[in-house]
Amino acid sequence: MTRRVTVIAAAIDAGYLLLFAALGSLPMSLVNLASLAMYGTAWWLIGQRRNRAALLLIWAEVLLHAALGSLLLGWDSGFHYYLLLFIPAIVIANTRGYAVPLVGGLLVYYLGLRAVCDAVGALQPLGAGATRLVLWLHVCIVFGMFASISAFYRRSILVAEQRLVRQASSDGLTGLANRSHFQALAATEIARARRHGQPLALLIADIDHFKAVNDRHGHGTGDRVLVEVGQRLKAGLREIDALARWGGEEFVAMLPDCPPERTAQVAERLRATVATPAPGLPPVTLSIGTTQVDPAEDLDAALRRADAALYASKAAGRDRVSRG
Ligand SMILES: Nc1nc2c(ncn2[C@@H]2O[C@H](COP(=O)(O)OP(=O)(O)OP(=O)(O)O)[C@@H](O)[C@H]2O)c(=O)[nH]1
Repeated sequence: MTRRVTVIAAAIDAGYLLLFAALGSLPMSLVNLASLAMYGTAWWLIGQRRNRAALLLIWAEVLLHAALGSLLLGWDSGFHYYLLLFIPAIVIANTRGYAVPLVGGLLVYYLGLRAVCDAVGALQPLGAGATRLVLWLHVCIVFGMFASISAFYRRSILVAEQRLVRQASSDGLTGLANRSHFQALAATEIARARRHGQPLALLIADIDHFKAVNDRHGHGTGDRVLVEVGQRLKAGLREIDALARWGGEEFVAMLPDCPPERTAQVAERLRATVATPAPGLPPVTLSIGTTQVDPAEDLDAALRRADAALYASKAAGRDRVSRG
């Protein structure tokens, strides 16, 4: 982002350099030449990962350019408008509590510049028409810059918002839905199944002897196994199925429009896919409990039945599917 700012600012300054050369203002041409050099240096500094130094240089450029432009061509040339661009940058981006003193300092600088301009007048004035042209150009550019700054911050807020929503509804390790998000999805599916009279299946899967995986191969490998199992379960289900990490080494899935015989097939397929060893990971198996959700019951009641079926799979020797 900062690098793009240096390029855009340098392009604007190059345009002004040509304009002031055409208007015959040598001092302002030199000011723009110096600005180009500063933006070039800032661009180079960013390439060296010295972002802080680059940012300070950009600040210095804007402060100096606004001051020199106002002093040479007069306050009415509108160079001071660029100083206002600092306000959103300071207030929104400043995270260390320096916003108030920085905006205060900027205000003092702005009013001080105005006072000096009033006292000394334009040192190298252009004609009235040329000054108005410069003013209008400044106003147009500052409008454009405010619009892009606002768009940039709006985008940043949207991205942060989406990240928060994702974090609140998904499991940090596997990326699957978390328990509370699943509960919300399940409630919707149960209501839908009730309305349309469609069969709805619930499935609970638990990795067998997962404690032994952690103990033998370490927690990191255990985590990778959880991710792999999550991915395989997801790949084995349809888009419309809801899958979540229920907690620890346990996963749940809700399968809309899924009659009992199909539920058994899907569960068996999931069991088989997890039982196929993954390269570089210890082999694991899944015990699964399934049940059909009665439209008149809630998720907890169905979960209790699926859990009892899972327990039956564990008790019968694991790596199998039981129906509850
Ligand atoms: N690596 C890893 N381990 C986890 C995580 N969450 C839970 N566990 C482990 O999962 C293990 C679950 O162990 P148990 O409840 O005894 O179950 P199990 O060893 O799978 O035995 P059975 O379920 O009876 O087959 C515990 O050792 C937990 O520490 C996690 O996020 N990462």
